[in-house]
Amino acid sequence: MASFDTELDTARRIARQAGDILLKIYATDFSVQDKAGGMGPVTEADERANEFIVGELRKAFPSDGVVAEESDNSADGKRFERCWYVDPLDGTQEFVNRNGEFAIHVGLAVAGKPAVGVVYRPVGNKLYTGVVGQGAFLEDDGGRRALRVSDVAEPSELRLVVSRSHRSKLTDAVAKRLGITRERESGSVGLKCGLLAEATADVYIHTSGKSYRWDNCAPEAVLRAAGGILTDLGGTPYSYDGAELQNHRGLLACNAAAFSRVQPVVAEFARESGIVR
Ligand SMILES: Nc1ncnc2c1ncn2[C@@H]1O[C@H](COP(=O)(O)O)[C@@H](OP(=O)(O)O)[C@H]1O
Ligand SMILES: [Mg+2]
Repeated sequence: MASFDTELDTARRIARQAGDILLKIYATDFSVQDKAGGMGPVTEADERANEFIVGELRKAFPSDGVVAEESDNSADGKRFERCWYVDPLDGTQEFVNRNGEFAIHVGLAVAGKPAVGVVYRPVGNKLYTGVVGQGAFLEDDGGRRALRVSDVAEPSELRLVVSRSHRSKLTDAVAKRLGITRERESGSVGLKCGLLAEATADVYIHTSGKSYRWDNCAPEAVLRAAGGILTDLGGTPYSYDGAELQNHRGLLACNAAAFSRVQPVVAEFARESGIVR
């Protein structure tokens, strides 16, 4: 099995340095623009961190592809066996709202599958890492510890985590059908998957078709490395081979113990709403 030590060390360093870039801008009176195509807000922080991360990855791994949210290089996933997926600021709305719930994602997919992931939350200094098949870790001010998803299997006992800024009625309906009563909100796909990896939440449902592979590549690597599962709402894993970047069929992240009971219920609602066929 490939070790990926160099990839992980490099991604970790780059994510921390990008975190410093974000925090410097976070402390200023930054301005916010609307991205074309209804793709949400964008700030100078997204753009500066994007430029830094892409530049560093290209220097360190010149023969890999790099797909990043604020770059125009969407074909790389198709052209390269190894491709990095970068979200320089996941949770831009939370950055704008100044609640700290935003993260940097640096993920590496090999042959279309997530292999290495770093999700860094600069506010609070929490760094999640994962190498699929080789374990996930959390590094914070308390040190470094191994992560493992929860083993809660009973749907009504699951702790759900949902988007703070992009809630949906469909998620509420699925949660009701499953009998879920415990729920929390968090910004950022990566931070929500981090909460699952830490075993402080058990399931995450994202019903919009408006997220992209840079939202889920690094988070999926961390989650899978911690023993969890991430698929579309129909239960099929996304591939990171560049053929498609948009996650049209939503996202379901879950611990392994509850997945087989949760997924059919989620799929039924998703089919009724036309999100999956
Ligand atoms: N309903 C929706 N409409 C548009 N974008 C959405 C969305 N739900 C989630 N997203 C995207 O998914 C990411 C995480 O959202 P959230 O923090 O709400 O979980 C955000 O990425 P960015 O912040 O990188 O643009 C956001 O753009
Ligand atoms: Mg994002």
